[in-house]
Amino acid sequence: MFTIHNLQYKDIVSIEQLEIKEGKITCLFGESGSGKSTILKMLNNMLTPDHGEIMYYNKNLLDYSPIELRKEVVMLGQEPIMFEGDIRSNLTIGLTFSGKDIVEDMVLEELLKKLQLHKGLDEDANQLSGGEKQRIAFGRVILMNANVYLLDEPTSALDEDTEQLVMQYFTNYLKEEKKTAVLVTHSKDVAKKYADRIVYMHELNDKKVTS
Ligand SMILES: Nc1ncnc2c1ncn2[C@@H]1O[C@H](COP(=O)(O)OP(=O)(O)OP(=O)(O)O)[C@@H](O)[C@H]1O
Repeated sequence: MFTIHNLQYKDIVSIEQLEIKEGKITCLFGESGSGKSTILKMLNNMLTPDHGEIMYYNKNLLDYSPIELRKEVVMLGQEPIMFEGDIRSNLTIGLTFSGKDIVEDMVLEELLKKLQLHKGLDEDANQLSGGEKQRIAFGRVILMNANVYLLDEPTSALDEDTEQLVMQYFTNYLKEEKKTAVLVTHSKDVAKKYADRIVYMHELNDKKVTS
């Protein structure tokens, strides 16, 4: 699905060859500052490599319209962004921005349950705790029904039990719908449990990873 070839970004990321397979969960694992978020941003066309290329379905990523690309390759950044307003509008704002149909309250309520959030849709999103905001931002991205999910530590603020339940739900969804995900995590447990493949950053930058 994504094929990376001879990629260089500053002195941060250097990848000789890497393929990210469709329908699989690929986990980027490695120390802080090793370039994981930088790779996610390049896969979403938010950053452009200095050298080399990223192909998406055999076409250079740079040849896609960023707006169209980001409808099917969605990104969840490390910091959950909350907009003014209630939980409902914070969940559906991605759909609004991208011109997709808004979903019914019943669907949103079901999603909140799956995310272990026992909150009402009318509640103020800015009053939520850090871990709750993180799950709203995660839910917002899940609702996009995208082809590819780029997730930067989506459960870092959650306690272990909640993290497991949320990841279990999300990875089941990915498998059932045959979606693709690239997941950055600092949790060895999450990587081992949910990834189809773990890419270790030190090996990647040492150019030992080839496929
Ligand atoms: N646009 C940029 N220009 C210069 N340096 C940058 C840029 N973006 C990131 N960096 C640096 O590149 C390195 C890798 O950053 P990145 O955020 O990709 O790491 P990471 O592996 O995701 O880290 P963490 O696990 O802490 O989130 C860091 O040292 C960061 O300061």
